[in-house]
Amino acid sequence: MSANRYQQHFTVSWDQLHRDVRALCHQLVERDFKGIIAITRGGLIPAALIARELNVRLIDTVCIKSYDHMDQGGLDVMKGVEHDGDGWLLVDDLVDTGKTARAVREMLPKAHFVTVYAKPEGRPLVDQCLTEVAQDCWIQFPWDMGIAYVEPLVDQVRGQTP
Ligand SMILES: O=P(O)(O)OC[C@H]1O[C@H](OP(=O)(O)OP(=O)(O)O)[C@H](O)[C@@H]1O
Ligand code: HPA
Ligand SMILES: [Mg+2]
Repeated sequence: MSANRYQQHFTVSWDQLHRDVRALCHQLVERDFKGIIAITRGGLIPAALIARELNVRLIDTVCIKSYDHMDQGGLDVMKGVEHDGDGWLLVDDLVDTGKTARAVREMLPKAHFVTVYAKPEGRPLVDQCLTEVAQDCWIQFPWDMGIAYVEPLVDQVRGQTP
């Protein structure tokens, strides 16, 4: 599948991401987890922030790749985990089509699975998420962006005078 299916953008700043992850933690704070499993790479930063809020020190990874930027390819699982996830918190940044989530759920059927963001096709596969966005919306994460100079509006609209 290709980038054409995304008609909108939802840009998430570092600050927004931090606030969203902390809000998600409010839904998790009463539970005890043996540890956290981050789905790399997107799940790593939310997992680190959640670990800090819930005071969890034991962190493992499932290493899996599905997208090359906006283009979805086959699933490539580079590292799994040798248990069924019972008592563990499983974390990813988002669920989109649910392809990644479905594969990880099969590996870790007993884990409590959370994402910060979710699109409708993938939402049923996670136990909890914070924010739902439209299926045709590309979520632009802060680690994929940089701060750049923006030309003043008057110059953008009228062009530079010689
Ligand atoms: O629900 P899906 O359609 O499967 O898409 C969601 C997955 O895609 C992204 O990972 P990606 O494969 O791009 O790798 P990355 O986390 O290393 O960026 C994202 O971090 C999720 O893991
Ligand atoms: O909307 C998205 N944003 C970033 N990475 C992704 N991987 C699948 N969907 C997305
Ligand atoms: Mg990912």
